[in-house]
Amino acid sequence: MNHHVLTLACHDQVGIVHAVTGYLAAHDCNIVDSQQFGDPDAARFFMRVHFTSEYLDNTDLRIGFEATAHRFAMEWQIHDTAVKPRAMILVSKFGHCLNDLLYRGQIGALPAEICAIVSNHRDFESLANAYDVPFHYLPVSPETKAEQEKAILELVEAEHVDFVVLARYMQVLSDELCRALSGRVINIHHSFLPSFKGARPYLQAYDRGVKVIGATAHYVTADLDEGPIIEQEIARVDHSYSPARLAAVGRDVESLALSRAVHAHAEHRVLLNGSKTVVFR
Ligand SMILES: Nc1nc2c(c(=O)[nH]1)N[C@@H](CN(C=O)c1ccc(C(=O)N[C@@H](CCC(=O)O)C(=O)O)cc1)CN2
Repeated sequence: MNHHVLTLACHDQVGIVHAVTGYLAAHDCNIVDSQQFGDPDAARFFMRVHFTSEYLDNTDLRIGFEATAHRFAMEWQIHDTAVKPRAMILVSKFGHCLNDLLYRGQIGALPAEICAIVSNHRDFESLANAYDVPFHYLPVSPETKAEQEKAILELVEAEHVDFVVLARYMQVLSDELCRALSGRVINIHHSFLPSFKGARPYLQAYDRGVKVIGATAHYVTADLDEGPIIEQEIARVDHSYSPARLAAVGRDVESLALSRAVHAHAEHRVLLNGSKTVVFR
């Protein structure tokens, strides 16, 4: 019995669910879980269906679904859940999110395969080796940025990477790279966006005297820290927290927000809705 996940988005109208479930029933597919959402402001409809198919493989299902998708002008995909998406992780000098994802991957708690680690520093080469994940040292400076980003894209192609995770990668990706990987790059920003954008958010939080700090996992766009939010996490703090202690609490919050976002993305639970997301839990 093969398990598949259908995701779709289209203009909201009568009959979408009926058409989708009718197609699945007509092809002897059994629905395991189905979630949908109609956005009244965008007049857009979003759906995720987890189903089993005894007779048809993923290719047959996709070919068969074409006509229904065309009728509603859907953006859609049917994923075979036996195929784990391949993730490439980029990191700079802070390794807590990388370490968390590697451990979750090792114990089978991450529905993705970490196929490569890229860094502009060598700090986590030994950690990558310990987890037997290929490590790629790609230093960067303002002068070599275009060349370095070309090497990143070539690695994405060569390793058949499905999505990229910026696990505290402290370089701003160019517009070109963002366009080339649109909807496929997840970043962890170490603040509760939209508060404290840019670099040094914990110092900003300390100076502001906040009582709650947070972290935000979002898709990367050319506009720094403005991408569609996937997941956020928070922790309570108080006046006694130094900037260093805020950063220490922040490491746990960042790791949790990022791992949840990666998990949801890898299970095809996150659909883009303009500058926002729909996340089916
Ligand atoms: N195109 C985008 N690229 C990146 C984003 C993004 O939202 N869009 N997020 C960052 C991560 N980040 C905050 O979450 C961040 C990283 C780096 C900087 C920054 O100012 N970097 C300096 C260099 C710093 C250094 O060399 O240590 C710079 O690039 O000039 C701000 C925010 C990841 N990329």
